[in-house]
Amino acid sequence: MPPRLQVDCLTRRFDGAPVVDDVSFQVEPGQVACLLGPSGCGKSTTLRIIAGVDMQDSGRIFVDGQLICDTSFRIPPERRAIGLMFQDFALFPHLPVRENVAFGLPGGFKANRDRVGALLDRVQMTRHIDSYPHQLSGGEQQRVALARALAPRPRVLLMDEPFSGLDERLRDGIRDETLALLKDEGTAVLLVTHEPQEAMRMADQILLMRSGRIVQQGAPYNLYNAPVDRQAAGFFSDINVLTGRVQGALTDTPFGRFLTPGIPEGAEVDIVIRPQHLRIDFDRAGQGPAPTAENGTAALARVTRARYLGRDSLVEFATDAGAITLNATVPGVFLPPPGTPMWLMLRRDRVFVFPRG
Ligand SMILES: Nc1ncnc2c1ncn2[C@@H]1O[C@H](COP(=O)(O)OP(=O)(O)OP(=O)(O)O)[C@@H](O)[C@H]1O
Repeated sequence: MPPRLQVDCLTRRFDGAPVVDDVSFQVEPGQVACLLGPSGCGKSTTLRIIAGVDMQDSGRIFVDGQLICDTSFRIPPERRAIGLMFQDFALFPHLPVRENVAFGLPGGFKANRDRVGALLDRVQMTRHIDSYPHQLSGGEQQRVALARALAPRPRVLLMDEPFSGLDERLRDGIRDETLALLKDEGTAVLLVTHEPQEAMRMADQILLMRSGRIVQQGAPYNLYNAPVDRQAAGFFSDINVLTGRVQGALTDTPFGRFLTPGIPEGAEVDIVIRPQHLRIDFDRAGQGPAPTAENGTAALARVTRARYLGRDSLVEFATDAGAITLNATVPGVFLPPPGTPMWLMLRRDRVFVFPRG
């Protein structure tokens, strides 16, 4: 079986500069792939080319193995069986909900009562079937827009920041409901977002994009736990970075030595760890915990600031030796006063080592 959506070596240049640069990926039926990256990295342009409203300079797009677009052949957007749900998903203001949902279906609502009814039921909007868009809240409009996008049973659904207009408190619920419906429908979804949390929550597969290129793709777990470089690690959470130099395949730090396999002798490296993977221990008259294989060597540091963030506390430290600053998150309330000496360790299995780029 060919993939539902296959994108091969897509490139798009504006004024000679590549904005989408040799992008390739596949999405299977029922799978949600998230194109994730900072503003301006080329996500929306990629989506627009797949939708057929922009044209690539090179590369090919297939749906279920059928070529829908290369540089000489192009199926028009309305015949691609690709649904769209964009940021400014305007519903038609002069049509009631039922006609909005039925808009893409031959025969309108009258000929498609069952499909429209089932979708409105699924998005819990049945009681609003005769309402007009201006009578609905933002979240309700979003649900109708989703039903409308799915009504013609698109083989692929493209979503560009579909939740960004919604109230923060509404978002998680609507994301989860949307995900459940998309899975039931078996549509292949390509969702554009610049929010790592959204991608982690929604995606089966994340396509991490930077400056027009996909720098890493895989399951959320893999991107979080095995980032390809320092920037990729930093995209998903705050990070702490220690710097060092390779000597004999090892790099020395106040937290012990780290293996630096494959990095040339003498090269500078970044040793990266997320704040939740620091271990903290109290000072006992200048004595710290003994080194372990799991946590390496402890280094003495002093609290510079501690803040309570709701679920956990963020404690900022500066080491005595070398004046390295580090952030640690600790579950619950933990607010030691500034100046408190504490011993810090790095969970060895959570440390990433990258050549300095
Ligand atoms: N029609 C165009 N002409 C010239 N430059 C363009 C055009 N469309 C997009 N660009 C540029 O291409 C780059 C990528 O834009 P794109 O909208 O794809 O990024 P994005 O990752 O979706 O960003 P955002 O999250 O801010 O929407 C930007 O620098 C943008 O200014």
